[in-house]
Amino acid sequence: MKNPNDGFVKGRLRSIKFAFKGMWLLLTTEDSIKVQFSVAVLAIIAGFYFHISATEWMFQLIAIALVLVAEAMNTAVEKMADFVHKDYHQKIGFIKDIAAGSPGFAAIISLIIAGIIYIPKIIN
Ligand SMILES: Nc1ncnc2c1ncn2[C@@H]1O[C@H](COP(=O)(O)OP(=O)(O)OP(=O)(O)O)[C@@H](O)[C@H]1O
Repeated sequence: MKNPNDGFVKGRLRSIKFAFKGMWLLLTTEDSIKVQFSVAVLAIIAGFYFHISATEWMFQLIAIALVLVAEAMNTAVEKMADFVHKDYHQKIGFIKDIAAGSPGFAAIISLIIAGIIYIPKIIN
């Protein structure tokens, strides 16, 4: 929560601290993020192994960020939905399904990017 006594710099530093706390919480408590992060590490190892170009690195890193960001936002929506309404409700189901669509899109696009980068290298 924002502290009204914080100046601009102190306020920004607090926000950075919360951002790191959020990343740590995601990586240590959320199985879906742990899986996506492990896949990202494997992709980075593959990038070094296949000596991908600077452009390919940029696309790979953007794809990794896209998946992690979408998964994190989906997790936040799930937590919010569970907090607002713990019991079964059709609307909560709809909201969660919609939120789950975002990492779905990100994963499909990232798989296509991975295919474009690695399939020709594997074939050769
Ligand atoms: N309270 C609810 N009411 C109705 N449907 C729900 C409810 N909670 C979950 N669902 C349905 O179950 C699906 C999975 O929800 P859940 O919260 O378990 O997410 P998950 O993807 O399994 O979680 P995680 O990302 O942690 O693996 C939702 O997309 C929704 O269709």
